[in-house]
Amino acid sequence: MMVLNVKHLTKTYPSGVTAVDDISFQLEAGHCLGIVGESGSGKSTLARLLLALERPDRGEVFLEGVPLYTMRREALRLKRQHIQAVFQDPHASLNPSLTVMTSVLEPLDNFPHAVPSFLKPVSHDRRKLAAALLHMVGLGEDILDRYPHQLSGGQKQRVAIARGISINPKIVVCDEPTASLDVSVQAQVLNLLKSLQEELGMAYVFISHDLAAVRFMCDRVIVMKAGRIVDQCAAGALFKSERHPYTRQLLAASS
Ligand SMILES: Nc1ncnc2c1ncn2[C@@H]1O[C@H](COP(=O)(O)OP(=O)(O)OP(=O)(O)O)[C@@H](O)[C@H]1O
Repeated sequence: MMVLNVKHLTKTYPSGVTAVDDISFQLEAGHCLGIVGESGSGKSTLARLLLALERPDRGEVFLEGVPLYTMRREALRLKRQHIQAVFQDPHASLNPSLTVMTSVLEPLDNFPHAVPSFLKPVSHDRRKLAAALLHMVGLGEDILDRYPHQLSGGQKQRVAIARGISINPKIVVCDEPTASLDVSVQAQVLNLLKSLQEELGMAYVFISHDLAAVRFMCDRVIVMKAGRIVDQCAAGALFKSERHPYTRQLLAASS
């Protein structure tokens, strides 16, 4: 089943830069689509469009067949629960004045009917619910009452991931999810994202500079340059010599 169908997405900023220029692709349930490209190629703008944090000038995103941008506000709010995000900087995406427990439970507080089956046994108890989510991302309940500044970068990103999966979304948009982490922690977070995907069957849009991470995580890859798709292939074919010259340039820059 197709969970995401992106058609002719185009976004020009008031500065005149067309950050996303006629982008179309599809994403199947449970699959991982990589988006790569140099800095400024439009990856983050595309992520924000998919999350309906920004509106395109042209084009549409169909989430399970339903057009995202033409939905009414309340319908959009309900549909939004199926697409969650994990951003590059977990410190910026976690509210510094909220405890881990409050942050992790935020989506469930907004969508109380979206408690996934794996959390049903503990859904009557907020503390147990938050602890179960932390457990899924390899964290102990000892951090439930801590604030973001009391956590390591890796722990913060795990908390952000726990929040992202808490309502069992169909799609998670991961925008450079390991870029702000120590190299030693990056592989652990990638392994976590991959095993959660296998366990929960979510589809990922995985945006990264790290082409080895993309090959590890993804089924297919789209290569963006100046807002356009210039190459696309199976993730395993990314490192093959017959790729588009721009893709080869990215490979050379990242090795
Ligand atoms: N809010 C904004 N207002 C105006 N221009 C913007 C805005 N956000 C991004 N841009 C411009 O749009 C283009 C694409 O930026 P975007 O951040 O989407 O690229 P990116 O591929 O994610 O880059 P990076 O890898 O550095 O995060 C760039 O030229 C950028 O300067």
